[in-house]
Amino acid sequence: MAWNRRINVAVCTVNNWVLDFVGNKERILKTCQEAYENGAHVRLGPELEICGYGCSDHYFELDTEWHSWEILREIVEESIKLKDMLIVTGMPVRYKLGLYNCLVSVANGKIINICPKIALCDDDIYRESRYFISWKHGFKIVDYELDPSYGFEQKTVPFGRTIITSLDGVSFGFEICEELWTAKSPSVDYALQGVDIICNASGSHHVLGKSHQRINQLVLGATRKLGGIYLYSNHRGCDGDRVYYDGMSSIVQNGKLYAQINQFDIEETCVVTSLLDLNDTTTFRAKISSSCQESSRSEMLPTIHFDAKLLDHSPPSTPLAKPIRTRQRSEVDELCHGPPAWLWNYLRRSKASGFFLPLSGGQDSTAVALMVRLMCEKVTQAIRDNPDRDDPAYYLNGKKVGTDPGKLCNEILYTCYMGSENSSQETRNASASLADDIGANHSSILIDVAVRAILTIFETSFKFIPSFFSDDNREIMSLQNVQARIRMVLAYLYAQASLIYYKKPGGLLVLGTSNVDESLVGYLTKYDNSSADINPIGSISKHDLREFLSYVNESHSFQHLQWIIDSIPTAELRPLVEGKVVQSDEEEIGLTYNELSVIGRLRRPGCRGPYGLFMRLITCWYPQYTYAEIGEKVIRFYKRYAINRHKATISTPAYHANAYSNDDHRNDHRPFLYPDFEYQFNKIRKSVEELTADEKNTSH
Ligand SMILES: Nc1ncnc2c1ncn2[C@@H]1O[C@H](COP(=O)(O)OP(=O)(O)OC[C@H]2O[C@@H]([n+]3cccc(C(=O)O)c3)[C@H](O)[C@@H]2O)[C@@H](O)[C@H]1O
Ligand SMILES: Nc1ncnc2c1ncn2[C@@H]1O[C@H](COP(=O)(O)OP(=O)(O)OP(=O)(O)O)[C@@H](O)[C@H]1O
Ligand SMILES: NC(=O)CC[C@H](N)C(=O)O
Repeated sequence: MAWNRRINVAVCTVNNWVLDFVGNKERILKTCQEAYENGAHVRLGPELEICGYGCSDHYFELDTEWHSWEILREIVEESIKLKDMLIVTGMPVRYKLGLYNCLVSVANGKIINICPKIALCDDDIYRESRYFISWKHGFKIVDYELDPSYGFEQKTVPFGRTIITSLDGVSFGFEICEELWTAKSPSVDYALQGVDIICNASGSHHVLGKSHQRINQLVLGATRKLGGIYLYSNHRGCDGDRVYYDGMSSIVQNGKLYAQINQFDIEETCVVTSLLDLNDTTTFRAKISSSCQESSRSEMLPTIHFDAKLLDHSPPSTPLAKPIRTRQRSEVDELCHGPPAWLWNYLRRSKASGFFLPLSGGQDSTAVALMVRLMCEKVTQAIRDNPDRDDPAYYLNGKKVGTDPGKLCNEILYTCYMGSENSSQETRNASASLADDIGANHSSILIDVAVRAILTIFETSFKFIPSFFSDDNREIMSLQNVQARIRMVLAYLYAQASLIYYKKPGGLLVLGTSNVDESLVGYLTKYDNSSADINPIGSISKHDLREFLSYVNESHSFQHLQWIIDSIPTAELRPLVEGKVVQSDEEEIGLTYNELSVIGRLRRPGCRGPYGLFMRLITCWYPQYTYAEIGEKVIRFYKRYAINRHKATISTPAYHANAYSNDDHRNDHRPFLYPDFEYQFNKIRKSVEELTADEKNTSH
């Protein structure tokens, strides 16, 4: 072994966007160039970066393949200028009948290898096997004939799983995202064969707390046991969907972290490099004699040699990279960064001029307003931190953003208190005060005239006006729902036309404010303010939102926030009694929000139906509640859920932050017309009787 086996490696994060072929190419080439200028000889990008990860059913269109090949050809051409740099990129490739999710390695104007994914991801919001075939031939390679019409100089490329080795003896193996998460990761086979560097290209979205597993257990864990350099590259941004890819591309060797890209930064591209010594891997591995024995037994893998010299030849005294600590945020801190980063991404790419938010002074709309404020802080902070950098993420509709978060908030956030005769002075004040604190552009209106006008139209047909004092609950409900729906009509009017008054171009995106818990039990009016353009809190429970509010309150001195945190959630849709609010969400639902949060998690991801939920809840809530009370709560929840599931089919697209999200469109696939669950409920009732009888017997 020569003393000099140092190599400079780079991973990057690109904010790529589905089907934005030109933008994606520019971001890929920009990171290649930056890596090269920083002395790197390997540049790894994220999964399917050429077409964007989340193309979904666009993978059925041949156009997606054609354009990916066209862009790949341009990358191959550019690679001639980046002499002796291995570029690893991702795109879909069709072989025989099926489409494969592939990594493509390129160096010095040649495609070295096309590596198809073995373990597809179908969990959570992923549906990879809907579009892709998994490679079932293990470590085998075949000749892939390139379509001559794309103009590559070579005629064929090795397609399949292999080791690739440079002229100066640096060997590489590949893992594609889920292959790191699956039971039998290919990196084990590669490591046992002594492969120097594993490249993992990933499309991994943010879910609260997931980054801990990803970086600490998996990426670091992969090399803690078997040694080697592990390069991990992930997307950043919304990619055109409800999910947010949270970057964190990392460079790891022998269980230690050497470089990591920040999880929620906003820039379009980011590159980090590290100079590492491959001999450290040899020593690390040699010290684990059981692995050396295992290596001798392990399967030989095919190897392809490619024409590039990758080792570093800077002076021997050049310092190597030093290990760093992982930057791990708490879940509540992630809430302060993920949804705000997603909002900025979405706003810029939608080309809208800002947001419109009906701000009630309640906890939900306050949480949304704060997320916009945190977004403004994030963007202006990035600009302050990087005065010499010019990044497309620092611009909104062609104009560079300033460095004052309050000013930015005032330019882009329009809040409105839409009071009625049922609104309290307290929420009106809280709404105005919060808007003032965060710098939003606030107005306050009354909606009673519109409510009366609509009821008068109804009266012309049916000769009566519904009353809150009727014995018929339909009258009471219709009076509540008409208020909520008028707010929605007004929100869209204000979003569309209010910037005309301010002599500003464009329109505003309407922000939705419903949380998972109220959505699960349908405690919202269908097509009211819950029907908005996007919703940053739609996959978050009230419990988690309250933690978020308290967390923000600790770091910001907002005058009314504590009052809002302490307030009792109310829809303020029923008449006040002696000027006071008498309606309470929790009383009307019959469950507290904390109880709903527990139940929501047990429903999903816990996968408990009514009886399973009851049997699990008694292990948590008994004896605080009796068996009968727990049974009642489960039945109440599932009754409301079954009646109202149809509302989830029209819920506003929401930032996907949790596995407990009830998003009917992409995440929580369930029917929306349910039977009455009588069979399940009777089982619960029977168990309650038996358990209560047992309880009495044992206490005698
Ligand atoms: N299986 C099914 N499939 C499809 N649609 C179905 C359906 N069952 C009923 N529907 C339809 O759903 C509609 C009834 O739903 P909807 O109009 O929402 O009315 P509804 O669910 O009856 O009432 C709204 C609930 O939300 C509460 N609320 C109201 C307003 C605001 C807030 C708040 O938190 O701010 C809360 C209110 O106290 C009440 O409990 C009707 O049009 C009905 O025909
Ligand atoms: N008086 C109001 N002015 C403006 N918007 C309102 C008003 N009342 C309700 N809304 C809108 O309807 C949404 C639903 O009301 P809801 O009562 O569920 O939420 P909230 O008031 O924000 O929070 P909480 O549920 O904690 O009271 C609000 O988030 C808000 O966007
Ligand atoms: N694209 C993928 O294969 C995703 C895999 C993995 N389960 C993740 O969430 O990161």
